[in-house]
Amino acid sequence: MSQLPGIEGAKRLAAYTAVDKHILPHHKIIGIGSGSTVPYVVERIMQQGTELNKARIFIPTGFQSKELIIEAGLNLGDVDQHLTIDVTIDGADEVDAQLNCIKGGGACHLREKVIAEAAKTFIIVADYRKNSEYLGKNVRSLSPDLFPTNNPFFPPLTIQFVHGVPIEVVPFAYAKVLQNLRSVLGSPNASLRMAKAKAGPVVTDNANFVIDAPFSRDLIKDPSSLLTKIKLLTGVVEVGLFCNIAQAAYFGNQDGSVTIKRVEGAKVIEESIPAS
Ligand SMILES: O=C(CO)[C@H](O)[C@H](O)COP(=O)(O)O
Repeated sequence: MSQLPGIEGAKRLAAYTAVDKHILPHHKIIGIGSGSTVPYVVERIMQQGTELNKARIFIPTGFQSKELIIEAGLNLGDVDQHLTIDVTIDGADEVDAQLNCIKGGGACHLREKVIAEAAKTFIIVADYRKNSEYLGKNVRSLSPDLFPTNNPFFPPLTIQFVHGVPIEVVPFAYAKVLQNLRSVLGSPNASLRMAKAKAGPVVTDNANFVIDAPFSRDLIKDPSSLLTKIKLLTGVVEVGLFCNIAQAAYFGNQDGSVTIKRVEGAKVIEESIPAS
């Protein structure tokens, strides 16, 4: 395999390793997730050859993965035709030591969760930045170059922020859900996700809005219970907390090795494939 530098190399490594281990010749119905790591999943599946792939049906988690499947010339299906999926592979924004995940960075988490739950095996692929001890630990850094200042008393800062839990809400109820997240569930900085190249909010593939709600370590330390509390807010469609769904996560590392966290019995074990 030719070298692909940096983060892209790490994503591809995770995706290729996961496909090689989990997309087997007898798998016929395959779920394809969303995000920037998933194209490498499709790339590796294509490398398994036309003969195997013509007998398969691929189920997308949103517009992006639908386009990926069509462009690759693979057979497109949907979960209402295929209630059971052999394997789904998807990306994640953060994965903890128990394989709980934050997803929804691409606002696709409703469909992603349906396709993940429909799968007999659900596998996460990500670069090393997503591998976390607990959810909400990973902060994203905004480079000082983005905030230049000429004032010598206030040198440019690296601004760090926690992205939070993505929550898909029906547009009609967004303000009420925001109020409840801030004042009842303890996320004072919960905010409506705004679009980058459009005035107004991000609109999901299901015509809903997305709220990003950061929670303190204390509030997110039991992600399943937080998930239940958020889901009970009227107007919430789905929460980007995926608890007890993934069987394994593959993280590509900078040094070319792959870290694997996988469920074995009642435990999650961690192992590593060294760089080749
Ligand atoms: O949940 C998702 C989209 O809703 C993505 O899978 C998640 O944001 C990871 O994306 P990437 O592979 O680009 O890091």
